[in-house]
Amino acid sequence: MSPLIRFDQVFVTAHEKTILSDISFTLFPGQKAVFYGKSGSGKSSVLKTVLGLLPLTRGRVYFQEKPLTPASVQTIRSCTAYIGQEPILGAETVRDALLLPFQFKAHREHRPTDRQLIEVLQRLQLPVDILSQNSNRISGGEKQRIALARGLLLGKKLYLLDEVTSALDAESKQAVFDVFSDPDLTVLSVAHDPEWLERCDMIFGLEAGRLTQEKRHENP
Ligand SMILES: Nc1ncnc2c1ncn2[C@@H]1O[C@H](COP(=O)(O)OP(=O)(O)OP(=O)(O)O)[C@@H](O)[C@H]1O
Repeated sequence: MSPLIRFDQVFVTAHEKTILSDISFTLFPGQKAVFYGKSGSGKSSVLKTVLGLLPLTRGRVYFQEKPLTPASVQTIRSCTAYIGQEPILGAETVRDALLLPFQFKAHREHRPTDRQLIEVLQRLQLPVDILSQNSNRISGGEKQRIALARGLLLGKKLYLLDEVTSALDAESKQAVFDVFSDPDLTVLSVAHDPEWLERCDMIFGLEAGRLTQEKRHENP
């Protein structure tokens, strides 16, 4: 099996500040990886680099063993769900937010039914009446789970997750763990939550943009 994502001695500098220094790691399909470290250590920047949002000053990022370039970044974006700390859902109601990507030609034929919307909400421990709520007025943890629900409805296989369990109660957190126990889903995440770290196969410590620790769990 070939790697899904590979960082090879990646350096990122923005506004004359070195954000990532000499980062190398490999993520295979189905693996779950987590970056942890102090605030400002560069964790979110790793996720942004995968999406081509930060330019490399040295090194290479590979997606499916092809170098990530401004031209090829669209490929990785199309199969990735990025769930930031406070996702912008981009529609007035939660229902419209969930259905938003299905307006576009690429997904029109896979528009979910009401039954499928309800199923995905239940899977994530979200109440069904959230569908009619204003998507700006739900909590941060709910927004993240709605963004996750949208990724699942779209059949995304790669998830870039920024602190998705930190705001959750035990039941909602378990629901998120259950979703990502799927061996078909690959995860690159940022987290402090010890329970999340425990469930990942690879744990990377970051300090001032450098990898300081790399730990692997044999069988998550
Ligand atoms: N586009 C940018 N231009 C300049 N500096 C940036 C840029 N993006 C990030 N930084 C800086 O890079 C460092 C790492 O930021 P990053 O958001 O990756 O940290 P983090 O570990 O995710 O922090 P937190 O846990 O607080 O979210 C910070 O000092 C930040 O100010």
